[in-house]
Amino acid sequence: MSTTVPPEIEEHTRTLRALLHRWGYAYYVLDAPEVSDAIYDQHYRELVDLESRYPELVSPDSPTRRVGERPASAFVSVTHRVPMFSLENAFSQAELEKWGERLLRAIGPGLEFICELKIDGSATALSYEDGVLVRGATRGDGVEGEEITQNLRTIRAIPLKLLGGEVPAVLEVRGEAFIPRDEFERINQERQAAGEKLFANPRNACAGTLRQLDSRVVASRRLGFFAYTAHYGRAESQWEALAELESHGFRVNPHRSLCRDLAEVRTFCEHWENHRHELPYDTDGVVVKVNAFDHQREVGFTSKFPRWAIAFKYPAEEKSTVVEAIAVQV
Ligand SMILES: CC(C)(CNC(=O)c1ccc(Oc2ccccc2)cc1)c1ccc2c(N)nc(N)nc2n1
Repeated sequence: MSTTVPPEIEEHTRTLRALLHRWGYAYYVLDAPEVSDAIYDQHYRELVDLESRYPELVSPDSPTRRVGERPASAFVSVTHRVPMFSLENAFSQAELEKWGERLLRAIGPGLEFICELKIDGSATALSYEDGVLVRGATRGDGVEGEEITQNLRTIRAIPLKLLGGEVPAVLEVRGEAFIPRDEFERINQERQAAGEKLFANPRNACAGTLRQLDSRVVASRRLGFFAYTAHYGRAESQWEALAELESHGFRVNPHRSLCRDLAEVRTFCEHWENHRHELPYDTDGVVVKVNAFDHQREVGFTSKFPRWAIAFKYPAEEKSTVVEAIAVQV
């Protein structure tokens, strides 16, 4: 029996949804809560109650639809609308300079670089149609990935609906899902108490969590997400594309820099090689890209990598294990 929804209830539900979207964005994307958790929860419960009384009010982008009802049986393979390329690696400043000089010869004096942190998590693809999240997937082999939409919907920093006036009909977003170090420690304590195998590091914990078939397990863990690529947006440079992603409600890593030359790139890399442990999440390097999209198109791709981007990897750290420490004491 279809209950017609009284107009004032429909209006109130729309208001509640808009408020919860805004409060969720302020809390999970801007790290700047606008209301107390108690106020948020009270309005959330009111929306859940209204949606249960009037099921025709529920929409896929409702904040109450972040956790899937039932576990998936297995993951489906999906083909990315835009392939996800890997990055060439530079293991020293000398290698980075060689890459940069080659680009300088190819493009000339107008060349600008952008430096972004390389977050140590799981590369992720998000597809939006008319501003609504319709699919999320792992990177897989770059051409095909596993469809993990239900799991990604539980990550509060991933918008279920794009903010901003003008949304493109299709927006393909790439970014890194990750687990902050303190949340990694908490999960491992939980697993230790349950007699389960521990995760070796936050990256493994993130990949393992995203492969969970039951999205309630994913929802119980505090995963983050930083967007770093937008396809079919209006931007003409990577710097603008990151600002466009922020305008649509994505969290974009704030530690990024526009660099006029390789000296500024080197300064950025050296700074974060020394200060990365002050961040609450693991990073394993810096991604340096040619900023202007027409310059990127000018140099193009090899079969595996874009020629206009490179990952400067930090030297592996001397992780002193307990055995080494005991050996030293003896
Ligand atoms: C540069 C790119 C490889 C993304 N870009 C792409 O995947 C990509 C893919 C098709 C493109 O254009 C095509 C479109 C259609 C067909 C072929 C190419 C352009 C960029 C990349 C990879 C990993 C990154 C990472 N871990 N952290 C940050 N901060 N940035 C990163 N950036």
